[in-house]
Amino acid sequence: MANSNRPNADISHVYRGTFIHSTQQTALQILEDTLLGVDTDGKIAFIEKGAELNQLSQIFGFNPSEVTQLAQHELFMPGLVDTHIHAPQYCYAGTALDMPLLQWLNTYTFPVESRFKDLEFAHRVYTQVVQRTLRNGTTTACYFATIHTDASLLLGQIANDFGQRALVGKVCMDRNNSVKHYKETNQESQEETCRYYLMVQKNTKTPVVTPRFAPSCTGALLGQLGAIAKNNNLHIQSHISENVEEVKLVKELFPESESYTDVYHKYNLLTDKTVMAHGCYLTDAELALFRETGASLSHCPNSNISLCSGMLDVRNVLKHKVKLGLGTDVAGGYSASMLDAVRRALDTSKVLTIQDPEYETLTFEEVFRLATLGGSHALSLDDQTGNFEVGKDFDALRVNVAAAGGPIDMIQFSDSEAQFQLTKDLRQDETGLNRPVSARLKPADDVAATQLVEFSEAGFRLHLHCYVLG
Ligand SMILES: O=c1[nH]c(=O)c2nc[nH]c2[nH]1
Ligand SMILES: [Zn+2]
Repeated sequence: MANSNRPNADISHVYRGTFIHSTQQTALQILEDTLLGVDTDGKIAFIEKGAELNQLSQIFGFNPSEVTQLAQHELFMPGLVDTHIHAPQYCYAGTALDMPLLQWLNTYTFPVESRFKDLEFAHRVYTQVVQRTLRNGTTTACYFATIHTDASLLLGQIANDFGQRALVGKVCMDRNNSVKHYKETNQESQEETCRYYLMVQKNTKTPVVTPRFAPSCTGALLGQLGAIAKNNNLHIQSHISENVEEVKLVKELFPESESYTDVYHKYNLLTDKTVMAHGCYLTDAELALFRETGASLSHCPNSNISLCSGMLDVRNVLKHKVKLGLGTDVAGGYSASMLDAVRRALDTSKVLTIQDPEYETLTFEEVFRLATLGGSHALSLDDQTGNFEVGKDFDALRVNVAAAGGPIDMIQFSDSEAQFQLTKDLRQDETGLNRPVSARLKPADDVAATQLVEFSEAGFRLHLHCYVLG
């Protein structure tokens, strides 16, 4: 039995069944017939083999008859972590994807975001985006709001009320000439950022310093935001190197900087609590700077393709040991589902392999890790969530892959049919086609990947469990 268990914990729930999650060493670990105990603070007190039931019940003082047994087709996985999503843009998700980034921002995004001054409108949209992302299995989300402080506070409040772990940023931008009323002065931006983070911290929540991106901020504002973040040890989020035209614009606006990354670095905006979205055009030297500073990247493949921005070479990011999570980037990305982000990340990786057959395609296990543990690292929340380690919050999705009306058909094979299938994929002794899908996730093949990424789309019964927030 692992000695990391916490025998003094008061146990409130014990679950028995299949758990799947990622660790640093293993992209996808499947733990069958496993017992997981949750303490009264919602933290994982133990995770052990089912055979240890009697011993565990004595150590932790629970009654074995009170253990919740998962059904045959159920499993637990960690809650999904969306490392980059624009809450106000949810109101036009799935539309307006006919322009590249800079024109898209000026034509659609800024006019829409300017409407969030209206708190009633903000309340409606923010309630919907939080409910939708939770239904899609996102238990942790790192949100951009708008420049409006009170509406940004409202978003945090709504997420909290629904039980979603939310990092929310009030957007800062003192440079924008396309929509005149959607801009702050330098002083407003600074003062409102301070008001915002103090209010959020008063509620023991996590504020995020959020310069929109270098082109919409003066150097002076970037410097002030860097100082606010540094002096108060705050999270930071922004965008970087998403599209070629944007990279060129940054060179023109900040001619004294060596690179786009250098702009943020110079203003103290690259720290181990920074997450930057996109990064499609970062050079190896820039990735090295990310690694050095501990800053992370959010890979937003749907948005990258939908706005024809570019394709992130995830393999190269991982090679540079830069922390990396996945983001939906609604509404540049048209889907608010992290399972969609998983699919698009795999698609992008396969396109890179089509372009260069030597390119090592990401496996679905690796992408699963990016959507869970990777995201929690990227947001510096890996001490709280991301996988089923003792001491972390029990932040989990209870998935029933055989729920009536769901998108997966459970096909039963006879022995001879199973034999045929098994011979084809050469994993006879592991595949066990007559076993539950949760057990069949073991082989690393695309059939299993499809099942894994399909299971919680609309129609599936998906319980969100115990995303205990501080
Ligand atoms: O995809 C994006 N969405 C945005 O809202 C944005 N703002 C700056 N850069 C951006 N990229
Ligand atoms: Zn974005």
